Amino acid sequence: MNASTERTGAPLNTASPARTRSTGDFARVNALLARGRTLATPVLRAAVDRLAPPMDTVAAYHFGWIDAEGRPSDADGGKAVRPALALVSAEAAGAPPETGVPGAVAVELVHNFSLLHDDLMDGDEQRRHRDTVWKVHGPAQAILVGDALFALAGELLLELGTVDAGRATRRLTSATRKLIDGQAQDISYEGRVHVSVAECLEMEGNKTGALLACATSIGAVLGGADDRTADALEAYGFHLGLSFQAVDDLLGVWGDPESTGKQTWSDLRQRKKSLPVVAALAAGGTAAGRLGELMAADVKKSQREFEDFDEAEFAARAALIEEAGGRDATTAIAREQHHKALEALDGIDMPDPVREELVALADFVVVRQK
Ligand SMILES: CC(C)=CCC/C(C)=C/CC/C(C)=C/COP(=O)(O)OP(=O)(O)O
Repeated sequence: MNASTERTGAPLNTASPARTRSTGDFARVNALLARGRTLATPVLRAAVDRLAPPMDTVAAYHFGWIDAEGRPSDADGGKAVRPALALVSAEAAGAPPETGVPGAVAVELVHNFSLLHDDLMDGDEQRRHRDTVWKVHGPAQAILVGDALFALAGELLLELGTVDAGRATRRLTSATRKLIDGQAQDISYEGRVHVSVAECLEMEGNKTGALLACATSIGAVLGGADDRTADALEAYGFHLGLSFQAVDDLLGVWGDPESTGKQTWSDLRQRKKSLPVVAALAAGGTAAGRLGELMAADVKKSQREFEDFDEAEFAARAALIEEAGGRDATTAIAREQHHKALEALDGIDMPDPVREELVALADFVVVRQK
């Protein structure tokens, strides 16, 4: 994919920390994402090959290596942001990027486990421009393959058999538990009328921040970093994760399906209490009041009734969210968390080119359109 600056979801914060400045170097981002895919994919494919049929085929479909009929394909397998972060973090610890590969693959496996289950829980029919796994292969396969990817992640790390692999595995299991906590919080919020911005940020820190924090810290640990450096990179990854999720929330309401590969209004269809929604409701005023009334009625409806809404109903909610300031508030949060991520890098000594790579990846996360 191409990192694009054409239509900026959350423009970059110009007031970067002193030592770690934004550069907007998206050619570098594309090279880092491509390197992550090149180094991680063979290990990912070998891991998937360990699965018993038909799970190996189902997983290969999910990763875009085959189509629904089993023919070879090079469909979109995801941006591979987490592998790229893990490899650069290994470099930040002074090691070659290859050192981070098992961590990069383990985190990508956990990420994809969560997507498989999330699509099923949300009833989402489209991901990465294609039908979701549960839609093509059924719910049982989506659950089993998700579980299997999670198990493979632990297996890959523990097979390294080193002390650092043990440290990395602890970070991965702890992040996975937080990811599950976050998902449980997210789903419980769908049925609530009032969710505060603080609750939403806590949920998003668990659901998304923890795994990006794991990608960076696990790459650093496998690169031989001490705990102080790994923790600083973890802080960078965590804030980057919050920024990433804030942008995801913007795309979940206003994203272009051509870019996102998902349905229009994807978060509104699911009644998600995402940041734009909770920030709009918290703002007060006429638009927030009207939105609150609609959402109070929405939570009483069944998902089927809700799915029967026509597009105008979702458009009306999106307009009220925007009018109440939910879009601007979420953009501000994305920028604030991007700033905090760069601040966390200020405390780490690393070669300038590696610092620039981490900055470029952070910049990309804020302006991405998919
Ligand atoms: C336990 C459980 C079911 C948890 C679900 C947690 C969950 C779905 C969190 C959302 C994280 C997120 C922003 C995914 C998109 O990542 P991306 O844009 O990097 O996706 P890509 O790999 O397609 O590029």
